[in-house]
Amino acid sequence: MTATDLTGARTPEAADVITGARERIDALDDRIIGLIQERAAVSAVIQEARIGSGGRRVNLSREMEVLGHYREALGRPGTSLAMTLLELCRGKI
Ligand SMILES: O=C(O)C(=O)C[C@]1(C(=O)O)C=C[C@@H](O)C=C1
Repeated sequence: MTATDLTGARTPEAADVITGARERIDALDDRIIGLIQERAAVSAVIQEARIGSGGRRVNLSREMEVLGHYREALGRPGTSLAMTLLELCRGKI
């Protein structure tokens, strides 16, 4: 398999650009995954404190704020992303 085959490019020059940019994307994805894991750990601290005090795991008014934050920054797909993040951080409701 050549770099051109692997990238879908039609020239070696374009294949080089794509290969380099894919390395950056893989590095960014690793950082994003690390941040999601960090977010989940912080979220767990909050949930444990609330449950330990007799409250509920979920706080819907706060979730509305989180959804709004992502929607304002990223538009409608931001809402879907935030919903997925919330599920990763507190499980399904
Ligand atoms: O901010 C809170 O109160 C949390 O529990 C954190 C968090 C979140 O991961 O953003 C998780 C569950 C709640 O339903 C709301 C938000």
